[in-house]
Amino acid sequence: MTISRTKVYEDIRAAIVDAEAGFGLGGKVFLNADELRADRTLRAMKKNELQSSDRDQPVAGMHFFEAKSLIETSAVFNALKLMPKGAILHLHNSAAVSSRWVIRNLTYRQEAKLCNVEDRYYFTVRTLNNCPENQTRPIRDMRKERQKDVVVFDEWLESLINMKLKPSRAGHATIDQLWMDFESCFDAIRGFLQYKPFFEAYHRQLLQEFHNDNVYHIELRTSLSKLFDGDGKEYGPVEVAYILHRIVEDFRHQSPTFHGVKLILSKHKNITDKELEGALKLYESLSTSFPGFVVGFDLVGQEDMNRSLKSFAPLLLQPPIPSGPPKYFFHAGEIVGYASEADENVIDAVLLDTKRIGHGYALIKHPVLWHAVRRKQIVLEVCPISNQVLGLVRDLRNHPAGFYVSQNIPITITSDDPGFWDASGVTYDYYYAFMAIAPRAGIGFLKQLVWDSIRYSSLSDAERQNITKIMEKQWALFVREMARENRARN
Ligand SMILES: O=c1[nH]cnc2c1ncn2[C@@H]1O[C@H](CO)[C@@H](O)[C@H]1O
Repeated sequence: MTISRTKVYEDIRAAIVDAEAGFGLGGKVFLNADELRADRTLRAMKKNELQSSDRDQPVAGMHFFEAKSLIETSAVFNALKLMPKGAILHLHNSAAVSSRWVIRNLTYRQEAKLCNVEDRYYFTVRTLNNCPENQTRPIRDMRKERQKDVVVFDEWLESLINMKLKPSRAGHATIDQLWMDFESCFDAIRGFLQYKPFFEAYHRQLLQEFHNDNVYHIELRTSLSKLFDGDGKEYGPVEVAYILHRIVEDFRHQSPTFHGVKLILSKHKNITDKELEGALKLYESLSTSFPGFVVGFDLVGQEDMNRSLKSFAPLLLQPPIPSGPPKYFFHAGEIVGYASEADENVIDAVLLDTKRIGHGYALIKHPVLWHAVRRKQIVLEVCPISNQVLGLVRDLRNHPAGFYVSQNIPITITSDDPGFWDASGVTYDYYYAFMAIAPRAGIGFLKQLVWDSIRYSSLSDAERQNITKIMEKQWALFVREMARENRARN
């Protein structure tokens, strides 16, 4: 008997497709009967959306600014919104809340002012050296003068803290130009977030937006810069951590399924050695005052414009604090180049024993390292929309996380600074992960992501048990809902 060459070809081909699906992230996850049914629903929705023929490319291949309203009508997006998403492990507090909320709420409060220095504008509530009296006006007064076009005025205000509304979005901005706009958003909002009543309202909203998006635990990067209140009283970093702690506890009281927040103290990479020393000492005192709440340390900012991790290595290896180095959660490899010392930040992050890598976009260019990352189970905090808005990749189907998923390198999906690009929560990022980064994956991939987000968090054993109980219940509800839809469709 002769076996046809075509048959052999087809059998081997099918075996390869199967092996690839099994090898990638989530490929070996056990699925129960309900999950298998939910998997069929999700795959059918996915196929339908990836193949819809009335556009020349699927929404998943479009830039978020153009895709957002289309994503919102997607069945997959609405399913992912319902899905309990476990923990968010990479989020900067001052860019986490939707810009729309900031405009509609904070700028309508009577203390809200706008300061104009040369051609830059800053939100504030008080006049300062850099915002003198004659250049600072109550926003209420400005709005009154624009009574006829308040909508346009508010949109202009929003453009100060929203990348979508910046001129740089119009065309061919370079990464440096995008970062200049991005940093200008942080500069613009800073004055609001230094004022205690605004800071508190903002962080309550932060928890609300993520809780509404079915997120149960947040690890928040924050500088814990000092605050002041209406009487001019100042609050230092330890007091600010206490204020945050109280807000979180109040929120948990009111929303018992929400598990909580941990803080990663983050300083900008433009600091001096002396300032880093101070920051590490501050970390030590915070982690002593708030064990289990302030859990790690990071350095942030555009990598190729600022100091490299290597330049800080001596201090980071042997910090001047008795308890030894903090737990590090370094940003590294959020970069497209291959030329500067900063391109090697991923090497330094691993050598400095980072627990996770913020982004790790450039890890794909370090073949020795990604083996080490997988072996040491250092998770990559992947922020798809952030990488797109900040110019690393235009079409997220080309995001290197596709490679990490195929190689079973652990990743977690997270949203970085959603408030500054017209997003909220993390579901939009999950949409791109599911549709653009892992187009062949089903519910096994999602299940792996969700449970890995807990696994790679800084939760203690007791906290893990607690959140696992909550998550198992919510996951089962989600799966049942998806399985029911499957019956409805058949
Ligand atoms: O994705 C990011 N990569 C690196 N740095 C970031 C990112 N998002 C925000 N920041 C940094 O955080 C500071 C405010 O805390 C910002 O100034 C910005 O430099």
